[in-house]
Amino acid sequence: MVSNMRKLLPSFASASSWFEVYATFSTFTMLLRTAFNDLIPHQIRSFLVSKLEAFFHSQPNNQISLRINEFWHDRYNGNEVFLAAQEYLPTRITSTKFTWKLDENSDENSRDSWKQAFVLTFDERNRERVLDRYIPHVLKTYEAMKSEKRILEIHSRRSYAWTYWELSHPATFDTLALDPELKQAVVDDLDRFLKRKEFYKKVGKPWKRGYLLYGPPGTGKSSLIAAIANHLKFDVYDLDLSCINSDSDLMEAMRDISGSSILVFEDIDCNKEVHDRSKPKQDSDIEKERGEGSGKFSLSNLLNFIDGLRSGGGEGWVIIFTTNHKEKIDPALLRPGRMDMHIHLSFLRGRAFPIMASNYLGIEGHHPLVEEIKGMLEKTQVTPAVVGEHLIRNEDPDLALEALVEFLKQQMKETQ
Ligand SMILES: Nc1ncnc2c1ncn2[C@@H]1O[C@H](COP(=O)(O)OP(=O)(O)OP(=O)(O)O)[C@@H](O)[C@H]1O
Repeated sequence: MVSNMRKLLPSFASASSWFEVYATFSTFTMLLRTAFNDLIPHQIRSFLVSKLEAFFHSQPNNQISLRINEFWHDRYNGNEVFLAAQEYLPTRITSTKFTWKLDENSDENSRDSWKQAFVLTFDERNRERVLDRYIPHVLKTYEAMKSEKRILEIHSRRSYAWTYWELSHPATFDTLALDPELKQAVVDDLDRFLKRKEFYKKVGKPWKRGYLLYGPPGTGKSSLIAAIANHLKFDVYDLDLSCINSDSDLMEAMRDISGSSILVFEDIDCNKEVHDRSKPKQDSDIEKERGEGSGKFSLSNLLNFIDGLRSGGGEGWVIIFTTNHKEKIDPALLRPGRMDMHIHLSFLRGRAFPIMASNYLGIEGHHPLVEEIKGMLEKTQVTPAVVGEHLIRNEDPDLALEALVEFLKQQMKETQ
């Protein structure tokens, strides 16, 4: 990496900032993350600082400026330092040592109108201090604020880049209509995972846990993922494997994911690379699995990735596969260590209905219609999503429940 930097630096003699130069290297996210974790070896940090001196703006009175763009090379690659500064600044009274300014592009017609940056100005004598301590401190404060304020993010990769926004899904384990014992088992497993961070370290295992969520559509797989994220306070990375065209695509997607995250592979059965290999297959499929001459990622590479996830800096990983067809998936993907807990989400059963009655209609405690519906749900196959749709149609709790009773009667007739 350092030798690459040596080669590239001279060609950026007029680049406006350290961060802009930094962004031109494909490894910048790794570097940034490492910087954030205070793990950059001191020699490399000093090297970067000394080599990049030329890229600061010179100002009168020995002041220099550091420009922190909102995005890296395109609008799909957000800069975490910018986000950190944005959250951090309102909490600080203007310092006499450092001046922050938001530099917005006011020309709406310009091609670059989406570009904005924070410009940090400080005495040039503080240059090393800013890079070595101040920026990492801003990032750390931001991380602490995120977990305190529970600003969770959901990142989604539908093409060649991750996009992200705030995870505002309200689902929690209190609002999920699940069988109470299953719910308790999941919560206990998550809490054990959270508590055992040191244990994983001691036995030399990466701090990670895998969950397979399977069941028909509308049974709460996405809601459960949101509840897990809200419980653990982990960000979510949702990777659509149909957009992954090669092993290197897969590696690139993975490289940009930070720890303390939930990595979601939705509808995993939609990818034939992960189908059960016990079925006879063609030579070309075998080649695919080896990742040779294939346009798609290989199962072996996905397995290697999952097995090789390391928890740097004590950060944990939760990997979630969702599927409507568990039977289609290669058992190699599902074994403990990869998918530690298989969670079956199914049709709404009576015991879970009071949670929906409470969420949607505010009904707590005994209600004769709730009791009647509980009994009916034991004899029908209706998803929580369908029940939710019925409950939301009527503001009056009694009318809503009566309408649901009618609907369930109809369902029971049809299935007899
Ligand atoms: N177990 C549940 N408890 C509470 N609400 C639920 C549950 N399952 C589904 N819902 C409601 O139904 C809607 C759809 O659920 P969700 O998207 O979580 O299902 P899913 O299994 O992920 O569906 P799909 O496979 O189609 O993506 C949600 O808005 C949620 O409010």
